[in-house]
Amino acid sequence: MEQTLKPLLEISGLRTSFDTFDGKVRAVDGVDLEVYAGRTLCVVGESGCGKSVTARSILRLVEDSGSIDAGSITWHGDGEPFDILSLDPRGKRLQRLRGGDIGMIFQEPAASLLPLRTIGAQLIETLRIHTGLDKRAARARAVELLDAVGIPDPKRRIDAYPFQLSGGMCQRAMIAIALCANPSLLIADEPTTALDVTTQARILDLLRDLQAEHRMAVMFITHDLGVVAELADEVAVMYLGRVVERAPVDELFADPKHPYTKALLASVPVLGRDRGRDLPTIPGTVPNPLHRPSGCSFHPRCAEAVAGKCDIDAPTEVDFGGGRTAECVLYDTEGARA
Ligand SMILES: Nc1ncnc2c1ncn2[C@@H]1O[C@H](COP(=O)(O)OP(=O)(O)OP(=O)(O)O)[C@@H](O)[C@H]1O
Repeated sequence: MEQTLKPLLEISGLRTSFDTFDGKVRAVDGVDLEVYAGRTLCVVGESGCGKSVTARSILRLVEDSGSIDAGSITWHGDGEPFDILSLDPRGKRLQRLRGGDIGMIFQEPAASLLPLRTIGAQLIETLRIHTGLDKRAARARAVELLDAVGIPDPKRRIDAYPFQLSGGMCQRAMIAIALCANPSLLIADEPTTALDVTTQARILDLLRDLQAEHRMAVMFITHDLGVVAELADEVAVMYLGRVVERAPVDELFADPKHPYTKALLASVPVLGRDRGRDLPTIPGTVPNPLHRPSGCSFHPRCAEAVAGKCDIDAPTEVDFGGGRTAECVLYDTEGARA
């Protein structure tokens, strides 16, 4: 990892919670992350670990029942760095950040495409807000963008409604909208999960090409370790609202430190090795954040848990150097197995 570089986005001690009938759900519980220009950070973990809430917190898009309780999210784009959390929620700067400096794509195009407006109308409106182009120029640019994301016959498709396009095409249209203001950072929350593998591979190729062209930073949220291996420069593994391991991608796969990362990697088939073999799965499920286990919250599912230690001691971050950290009580502060 380029440790000496200044990050583009720096999340520190982020806590986001939701008020529910059963109590306060601490969905994100002290997350630290950095994203660098031109690089891809993959955030990985099972369902419910807090990946999406972390992403939505960056753009202050948490639901009304949610609140960002602590931490800072520093944006180091052009100009003076500032804490996104200190921006006026209805102010111009936050508006410029959303869809301008930071583009976002979601798992479901329906989450960001309006069903009753054509793809072109949505693209042109976003272009006009963020780039100041007039209507004619924005339409010409919209056609170019649809072409760039691989939508065939863009001059005709620009007037299509989302329901007239396939899932993959809608996903591409959403990427075009997210990229139209040339964002410095693209946040992609499981953008290919709902697609077939061929379309998924095409979209990933497209993102890689666009990233190389624009030196854009990408924060890619997924539970698919195959996608991580293909796309990531750095990886953050999340469990129950916390980042439990961070590492450059090759090192994470070659030498995972946290037992949770080891278990995730063990559950992925390896071509040639695992034919006809039952793959291990991680026992149990991610606990409800309302009922957090004592000590290390992974200990009830951990193959390496030590009774009297992991169920009691809350882990703190161990720094292994070279951009590698893990939160596990089985290591001492020097990174050696305790
Ligand atoms: N609006 C909400 N109200 C109450 N709890 C919520 C809300 N949104 C998320 N949560 C809870 O916050 C936790 C983290 O959710 P989040 O969606 O970030 O997980 P995730 O890792 O992105 O999972 P997935 O891969 O399924 O999207 C979960 O326990 C979830 O139930």
